[in-house]
Amino acid sequence: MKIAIIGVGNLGYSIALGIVGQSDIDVESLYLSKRNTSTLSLFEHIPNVTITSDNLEAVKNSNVIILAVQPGQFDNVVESIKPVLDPKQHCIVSAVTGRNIEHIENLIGKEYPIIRSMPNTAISVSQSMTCLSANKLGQENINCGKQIFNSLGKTLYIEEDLMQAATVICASGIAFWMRLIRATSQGAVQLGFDAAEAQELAMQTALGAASLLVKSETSHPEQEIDKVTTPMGCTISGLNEMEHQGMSSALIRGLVKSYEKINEIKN
Ligand SMILES: NC(=O)C1=CN([C@@H]2O[C@H](COP(=O)(O)OP(=O)(O)OC[C@H]3O[C@@H](n4cnc5c(N)ncnc54)[C@H](O)[C@@H]3O)[C@@H](O)[C@H]2O)C=CC1
Ligand SMILES: O=C(O)[C@@H]1CCC=N1
Repeated sequence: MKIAIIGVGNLGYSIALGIVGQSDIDVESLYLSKRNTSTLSLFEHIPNVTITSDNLEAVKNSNVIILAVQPGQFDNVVESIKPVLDPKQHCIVSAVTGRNIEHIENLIGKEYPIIRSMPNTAISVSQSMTCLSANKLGQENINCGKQIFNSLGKTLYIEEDLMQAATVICASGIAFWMRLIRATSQGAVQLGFDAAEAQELAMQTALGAASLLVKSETSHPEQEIDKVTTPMGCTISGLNEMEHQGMSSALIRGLVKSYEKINEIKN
């Protein structure tokens, strides 16, 4: 696979880290293209990685083009690479929020496989939850996207009209979970642990909770909660207080607010 990442900011950088750190797919070459390449020094001496500020060079030498620029930069970037795009050579994988497949087809034509992807920054450690949708040719070539993203976490193929919701739950979700972990650390410090210990306890407990659900596929969160809540014990006291304070409600309302905001971004 010859991959180009166009736009190597927060997300593009995370994807690049994930790709160079995995061994499941054979990456013949990886082009990293952004305007100011000084932030990419980490990748300088990695075999098969080329750092460039020339998008056209990156596109010409690759067959999977991952677009990871901001929505406002997207149209100009796509227009600028269009002269070197070739439907026989290129599969387009966009990770850009709010630019749907129809919009991309209107820019470059329908003859390209186009895969819309929504990864998250945990792709840098091969733990992304990536949602995918595609046009007709993209569906026929979906393996090009699945191969990359399955090697860097999990994928779920979705109808495109769920992409905004997937962005909130999975991409923004990293920030939401980070804040829950941070709040747990703050509580642990108040209860006597130093900051480093507090974070370790919070991180590993969050990982343990998620792993319980991932590894026992029939399990529901409430079944696991039932196993922890001793009658009249400390867990149920804490949990009920959190719910009296609106924990689940705050989270759900935050997700809905985030969804309302993302829908303000015009395609
Ligand atoms: N940050 C995140 O966690 C996620 C972001 N996304 C989406 O990914 C896209 C990128 O987001 P971020 O990485 O956060 O933004 P960012 O602003 O950190 O990165 C954008 C990158 O594109 C580069 N760029 C701008 N114009 C360019 C051009 N003409 N040629 C080449 N590179 C150019 C910029 O220098 C920058 O490095 C956005 O559309 C965002 O909605 C999607 C999922 C998660
Ligand atoms: O916050 C945002 O709007 C973007 C989309 C998902 C992650 N970052």
